[in-house]
Amino acid sequence: MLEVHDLTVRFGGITALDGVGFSVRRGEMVGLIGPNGAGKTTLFNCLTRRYDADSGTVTYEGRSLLGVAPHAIAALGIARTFQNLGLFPRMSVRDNVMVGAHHRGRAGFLTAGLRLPGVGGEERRLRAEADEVLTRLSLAEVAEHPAAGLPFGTLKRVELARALVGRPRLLLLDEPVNGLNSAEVEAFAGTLRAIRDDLDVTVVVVEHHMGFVMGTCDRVVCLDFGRKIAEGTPAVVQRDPGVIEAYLGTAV
Ligand SMILES: Nc1ncnc2c1ncn2[C@@H]1O[C@H](COP(=O)(O)OP(=O)(O)OP(=O)(O)O)[C@@H](O)[C@H]1O
Repeated sequence: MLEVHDLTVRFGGITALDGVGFSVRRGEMVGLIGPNGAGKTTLFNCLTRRYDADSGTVTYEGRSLLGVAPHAIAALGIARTFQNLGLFPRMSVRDNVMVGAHHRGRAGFLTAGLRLPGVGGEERRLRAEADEVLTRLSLAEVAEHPAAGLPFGTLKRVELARALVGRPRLLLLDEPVNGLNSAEVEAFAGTLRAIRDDLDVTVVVVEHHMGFVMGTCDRVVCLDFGRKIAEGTPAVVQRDPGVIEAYLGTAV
């Protein structure tokens, strides 16, 4: 589904990604780990076309991704969540989630704003889809609530709901369990596995929580200073001497 080959991204004198390559098969859940500054978020920003690559290729479902315009990424079935939540605080949970489906609506900004014919039906359809996702993520009760003021764990699920309502085939999650307590982490892991199986979504997840990564992912890729230093099953990666030295400190 996704093939990253020899990807390099530089910011002035910093090489954030240095010839990184790996591939992701359809239906897999792949963890991306590494110390702070290793290049994980930069990689996501390349995949979603926020950043341009200096060299290398990214192939998604057989097509080159690096020439695609950033606004066209969602329509290709790629969705992401953000490390520091990208929600609108005063909007309701449902409206925040509906934002994630905007690329699937036919009504443009002006048509929707002027409430021209056809907009009502489309909005009802997207709303029904948003409600389905909210129910799946146990968020139905807070659908009308503004995002502001909700517990952090709830907001993390809203962020996931917003990514899912676009019906992605590839889901990029940036530190989805950061800041959650251990019960919430476990619940999130279960939800994610169910989503992957039921909705046929391929997942790449950046996360520092090793219990979550090792218990949830099929395969793990470890970056350090922009380079891939290890790749394999969780069992192999967590025993890798380079990974232990660069990141884990001691074997987990
Ligand atoms: N827009 C940018 N401008 C300049 N440097 C950047 C930019 N984005 C990232 N970098 C640099 O690139 C390197 C990789 O950063 P990145 O955020 O990708 O790391 P990360 O692995 O996601 O770290 P963390 O785990 O802390 O989120 C860092 O040295 C960072 O300072």
